[in-house]
Amino acid sequence: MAVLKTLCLTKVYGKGENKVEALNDINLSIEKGKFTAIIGPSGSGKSTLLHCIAGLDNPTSGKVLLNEEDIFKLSEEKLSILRRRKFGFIFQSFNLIPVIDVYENITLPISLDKKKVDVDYINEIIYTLGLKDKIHKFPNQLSGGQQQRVAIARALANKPDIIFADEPTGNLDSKTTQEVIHLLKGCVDKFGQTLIMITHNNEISNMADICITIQDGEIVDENKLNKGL
Ligand SMILES: Nc1ncnc2c1ncn2[C@@H]1O[C@H](COP(=O)(O)OP(=O)(O)OP(=O)(O)O)[C@@H](O)[C@H]1O
Repeated sequence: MAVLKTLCLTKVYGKGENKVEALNDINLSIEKGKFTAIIGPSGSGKSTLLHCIAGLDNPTSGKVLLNEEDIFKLSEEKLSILRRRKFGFIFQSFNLIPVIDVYENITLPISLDKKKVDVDYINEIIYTLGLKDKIHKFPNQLSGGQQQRVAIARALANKPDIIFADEPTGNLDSKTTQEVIHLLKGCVDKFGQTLIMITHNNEISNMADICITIQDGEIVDENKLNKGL
């Protein structure tokens, strides 16, 4: 079942001589509960696509449907609530807040939403990601891999339906990359979430259920790697 769809999604940056067609008529369907990898050369439009489908950037034309609802028809406020409650984000730079500890970083999306922390769920995430003995440390006391695990825990904290990840392991060595991706995949499988990840790493894209290749703003290949899809 598709959770997210794009219809004729187009994104153009700039005008005249500076015009760049970053996305050209993208029709895409993201399967619920699956891991979709987005690959393609540098400048092909991967980040632009991820930002548009996550409601972080407006397309020039076309639609993004979340459970058949056009997200760009929502008011700015409703879209921002949707992003906060239904989506989780993981970026290459971990974007942790340096002045609060690991536990506060992880639970920040919940406190920002003035919601009560589901202690059992948060503890399960912390345990699964191997952060139990790190919760009172500050981000600068952790290694890159540990910081990214905190960022993953934070992205999962609100029990989002969809996790958007833009090269989450771009700053990590290959051993830590494997570890972090296995943990992330383990979490989304455990909690039934949909994962959409941009990656340059073949080993990671091979772990995905579906691998979408973008070139010059167009989908050139959509590979269903796991049988039965
Ligand atoms: N804010 C912007 N203004 C103008 N052009 C932009 C902007 N953002 C991206 N572009 C252009 O749009 C095209 C697609 O960029 P995008 O960042 O989506 O590619 P990408 O596949 O994610 O690249 P990379 O793998 O290097 O991160 C590129 O030609 C880029 O230069």
